Amino acid sequence: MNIGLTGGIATGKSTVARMLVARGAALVDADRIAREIVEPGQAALVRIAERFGDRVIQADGSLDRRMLGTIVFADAEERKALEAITHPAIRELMRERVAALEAERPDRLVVADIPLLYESGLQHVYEGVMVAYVPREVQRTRLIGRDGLSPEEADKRIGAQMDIEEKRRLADYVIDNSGTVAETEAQLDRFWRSLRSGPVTL
Ligand SMILES: CC(C)(COP(=O)(O)OP(=O)(O)OC[C@H]1O[C@@H](n2cnc3c(N)ncnc32)[C@H](O)[C@@H]1O)[C@@H](O)C(=O)NCCC(=O)NCCS
Ligand SMILES: Nc1ncnc2c1ncn2[C@@H]1O[C@H](COP(=O)(O)OP(=O)(O)OP(=O)(O)O)[C@@H](O)[C@H]1O
Repeated sequence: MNIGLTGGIATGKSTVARMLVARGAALVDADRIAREIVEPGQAALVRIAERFGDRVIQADGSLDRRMLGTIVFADAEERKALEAITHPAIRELMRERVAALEAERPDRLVVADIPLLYESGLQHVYEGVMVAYVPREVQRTRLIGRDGLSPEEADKRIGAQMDIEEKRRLADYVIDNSGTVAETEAQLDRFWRSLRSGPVTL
């Protein structure tokens, strides 16, 4: 049994994922896999250095994420080039890990946290899609508060993704994370109960 979990940048995917794990789900996190595949020694890092130059590599050989982020969130062409290098490897590792966790414990829910699930057309790979939703203004405020970005940088990152309202419309299950953490927990309780009381009703 699996679901894809998505949303926009800083709408609360990790927060919701943590709550699902606390209730017994297993998690596969695309952002974490995206970091693994660009560690020093990995093929993707070599290709990134070839495409974007030494300015994105730090003195210790690791990726300068802030610099690469500034480049790719300012220019859709550059972003596409980075995605062409990283996405095939991310997708393959996600697929393998979700399948392994499902095989290990078929009764357990496996959650695939994928920020770009809809943008990448992956909605049909999973049995259902949950969207962590907050309105755009809350998203912007939380993103600036968490990452210390300027309002302009925050808008560029938000603008690089499908509109959160559109994701909410497409979702099988919406978690509104604009209230308190306790209010989000209560929604997760309802979801978890519906899951346990019968077939997945996403
Ligand atoms: C550009 C990079 C180096 C910036 O690193 P940084 O540490 O600042 O951000 P981090 O990786 O933690 O991502 C934060 C959020 O940015 C958003 N984001 C990341 N990549 C993209 C993208 N290509 N398009 C739109 N939004 C993106 C996601 O919402 C993600 O949760 C990094 O995000 C990256 O390598 N992106 C390409 C891989 C990718 O597409 N990852 C997204 C999930 S598969
Ligand atoms: N209900 C809430 N009330 C107040 N703050 C919240 C709430 N949920 C999450 N936050 C805060 O908002 C920020 C974004 O949340 P979170 O990191 O879970 O989002 P995300 O969607 O996983 O982000 P990303 O796309 O960057 O991975 C964090 O600083 C988090 O602590």
